[in-house]
Amino acid sequence: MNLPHSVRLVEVGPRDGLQNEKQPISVADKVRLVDDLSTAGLRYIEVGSFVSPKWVPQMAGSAEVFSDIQRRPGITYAALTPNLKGFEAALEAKVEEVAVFAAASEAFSQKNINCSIADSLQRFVPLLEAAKAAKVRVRGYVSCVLGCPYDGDVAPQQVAAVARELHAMGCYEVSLGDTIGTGTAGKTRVLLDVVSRDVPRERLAGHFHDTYGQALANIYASLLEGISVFDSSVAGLGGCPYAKGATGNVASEDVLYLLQGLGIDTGVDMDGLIAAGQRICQVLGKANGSRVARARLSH
Ligand SMILES: CC(C)(COP(=O)([O-])OP(=O)([O-])OC[C@H]1O[C@@H](n2cnc3c(N)ncnc32)[C@H](O)[C@@H]1OP(=O)([O-])[O-])[C@@H](O)C(=O)NCCC(=O)NCCSC(=O)C[C@@](C)(O)CC(=O)[O-]
Repeated sequence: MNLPHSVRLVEVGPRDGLQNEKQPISVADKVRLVDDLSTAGLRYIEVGSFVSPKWVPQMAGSAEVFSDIQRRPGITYAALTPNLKGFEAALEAKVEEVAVFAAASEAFSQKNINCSIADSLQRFVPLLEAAKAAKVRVRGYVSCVLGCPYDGDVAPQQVAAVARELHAMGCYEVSLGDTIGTGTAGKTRVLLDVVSRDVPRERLAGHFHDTYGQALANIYASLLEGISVFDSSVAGLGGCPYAKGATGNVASEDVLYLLQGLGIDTGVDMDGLIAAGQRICQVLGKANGSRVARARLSH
């Protein structure tokens, strides 16, 4: 399998990263992060989510963030929406693209969105219809594709079934989330082999958390399997509120370094990305989770 010439990086730091922070983060700091990421050349930024503030308080100001960011042409600013209510709020905030999120394990679905997998998929149908009418593209997520914090092992066939449903109902792309980062390169290849029988590889994306330090290996395995879209989080921000102990997504800087080393184009500027990550880490008062950023900043 040839490696792709270019990869689309989906920057999820402002959403997947910041949703898990305990301390309050001001709208201004969130806006600054998104604007810094735009400046660094990211072409797809997940800015926030329109979910219940009781469930994820950190995302409560997403509408304000959307109204204050400097939107640049050619960049997609997206939001997570769990139901029609969230979608309508996103439309109101002039969000251009949304994502729905399901899980491959029943227990995680209950903990994360308070319903079964089947009910969640049913809930997405009217959302996708409304999105189609409003000409808003919808991305789909499947969580726990390589393991669940509650149910343990998850069969690739279970993942394929949920991914197939999301794709069939109109999600233009399905991002496969290793929510707890337990996946390995071997398991990733098996997963992609199975899921791609139902959803074409060019419609799949990889979303790897780095809890076990396997995310870059899993991305490389995915590249070999023909995947060319990867989600990542600047400075490795985040975790998952419903997956105890899960660390953040793989750091965007580390993914960029991997891709640059393979001669794969992303359009992203490393210095700008490192600056964006370091600034938000200073705001949060936490260490930078990117090894590449730490190494570069040390000299
Ligand atoms: C889905 C619900 C709403 C169900 O929550 P529920 O309690 O079952 O919902 P409900 O319909 O019974 O409503 C309860 C209350 O929430 C309100 N509500 C209802 N919907 C909304 C909305 N859209 N926005 C704002 N408020 C909303 C609704 O109006 C009501 O308010 P009240 O009458 O109590 O004042 C809830 O479980 C929820 O918001 N969950 C979000 C969980 C979440 O955001 N998780 C993190 C993102 S997923 C993730 O990180 C994984 C991913 C994508 O990164 C991939 C990976 O790594 O695996």
